[in-house]
Amino acid sequence: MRTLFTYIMVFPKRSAFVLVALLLAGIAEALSLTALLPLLSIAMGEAVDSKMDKLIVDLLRGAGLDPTLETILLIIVGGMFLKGAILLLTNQQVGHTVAHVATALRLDLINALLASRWQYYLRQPAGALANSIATEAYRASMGFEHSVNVLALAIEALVYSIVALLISWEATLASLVIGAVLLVALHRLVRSTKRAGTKQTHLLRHLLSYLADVLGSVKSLKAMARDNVADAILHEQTQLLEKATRKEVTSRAALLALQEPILAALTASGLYFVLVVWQLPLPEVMVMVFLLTRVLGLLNKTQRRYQQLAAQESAYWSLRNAAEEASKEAEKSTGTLIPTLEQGISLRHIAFSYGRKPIFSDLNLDIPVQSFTALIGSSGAGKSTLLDLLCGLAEPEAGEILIDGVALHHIDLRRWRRMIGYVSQDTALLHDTILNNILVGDTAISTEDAERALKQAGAWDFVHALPEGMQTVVGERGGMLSGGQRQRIAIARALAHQPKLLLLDEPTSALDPESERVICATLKNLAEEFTIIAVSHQPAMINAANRVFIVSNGNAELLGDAATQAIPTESVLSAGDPNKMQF
Ligand SMILES: Nc1ncnc2c1ncn2[C@@H]1O[C@H](COP(=O)(O)OP(=O)(O)OP(=O)(O)O)[C@@H](O)[C@H]1O
Repeated sequence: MRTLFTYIMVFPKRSAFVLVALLLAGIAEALSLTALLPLLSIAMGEAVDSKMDKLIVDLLRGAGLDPTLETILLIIVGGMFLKGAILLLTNQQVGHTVAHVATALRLDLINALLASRWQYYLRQPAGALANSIATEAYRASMGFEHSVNVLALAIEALVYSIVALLISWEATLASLVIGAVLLVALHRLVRSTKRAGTKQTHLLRHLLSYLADVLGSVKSLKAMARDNVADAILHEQTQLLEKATRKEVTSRAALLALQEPILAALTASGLYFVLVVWQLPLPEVMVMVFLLTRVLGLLNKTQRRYQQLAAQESAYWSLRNAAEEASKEAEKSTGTLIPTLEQGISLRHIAFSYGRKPIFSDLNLDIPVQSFTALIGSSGAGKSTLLDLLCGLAEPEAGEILIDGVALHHIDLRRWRRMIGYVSQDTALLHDTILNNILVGDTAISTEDAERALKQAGAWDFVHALPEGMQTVVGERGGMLSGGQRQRIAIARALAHQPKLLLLDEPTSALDPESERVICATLKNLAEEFTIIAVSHQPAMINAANRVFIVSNGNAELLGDAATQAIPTESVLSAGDPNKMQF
């Protein structure tokens, strides 16, 4: 019930429209059926004597119509057409609303996740997210459809009950009491469906998180003939999922199977009472039996829909909880100042740790504009973390990051990030065209910007030589391009929005010496225009840079500045423990 009302609170306008339409549909149908009563009386040549007969005849006369057989037949048919038209509109609205609900839930989660703190985002399994967006959003939107139907059927049942009450309140009340007993008795099956649905939601989330991980490393597992381990675990989870699905199906089938015979028994006993015990006239009994079987039938249908809602509702809550949790972890940007990068960046007494693991204790660093800084250091020293601090993805516990002398926490973070071009350690291109890989949906970037960026990144020659140029599809994760080409497309993507600062996390680590040489030369050229900070273990990159810092023991030490002294490549190469250095 909570889910049903929550849906209505979350989507009030659409729910209200659908409910009003359904109510009209119910009334239209009820009116056309009550017209059966005088119809039968007239058809059997009996006098119009019941209250309902009189009411309908008076209403017709009031509207200037004669209660003839033809008029009544026309009213019945007209009512049915009206109901059909209203139902068409209603179903259309439900269909649109279901699609809207799924989209709204998906967007809520995606937006909340994208706006969350980076450290929180990192903890979210990609498979669970894919599951939420695909499976849970679909199931949750179906839950909305079931909710509206539960309400619609309940309203219809109510309309029929009111009409039946006007004909015989004793028989109607007796039937409603029996109906209520039936609903309560079969509620166990609804509860069991709900449990099975919750289990499915949990298992699907787990299974898809695991599956995404396995698929990500399937090549190495296959190469070592260890994919059967993944197989075994996936097998166990799919078995559990199958069990939960079977339970849900069984409870649904049981509800359907038990409702029908019980309804038949109730109808038979009702008939016996009205015909034999109360001895009501046959035409009234016929209409009443029809109405009461409809009321009980509608109650049964309501319960079946409610059972379907119970099976899906956990998906809605899972999705909503994930979005709410992500919203609570939203990134806080308190700064409002518009950033500039005319002088440089300074880090002062920065302290940072991941939980209890200290990374920086007293980090001090100066980066002038239009310089090419290389950050080196042993694996795990904190080089990538330093880049995260610079773009505000990680927040220092102490100290300050100054951009042209202004503390980063006073600066509008989004505007600052728009000044950054970032190339990550593990560039995965989208399975799309080169152009779309550069634009990535940013409407502020034009095709001309993309072309300029490709030229700046030294990628234009090879892109231009391709038969389809920028419209060439790069394949899954950019697999149809060489490593060096992929990396240059990634650099072009980072340059497309005309940043001032380029942050590169090991951009040449996966490249052959020739591709690396080309990229280093490109970066050296770019450094005349941009400020570049590159994390690298590669000697070629260190040679291309004009300043080199070694990150170790929670600090960064300047090893060489080409502007004032030669960079001692030998000492760079031997700095730190050579076993830990990855040159
Ligand atoms: N999100 C995180 N949560 C907890 N610990 C983390 C997180 N990210 C990194 N670390 C840890 O912080 C340390 C520094 O990581 P970082 O990625 O900055 O190192 P790095 O110098 O770039 O290493 P590499 O050269 O291997 O890429 C590592 O020990 C790493 O395990």
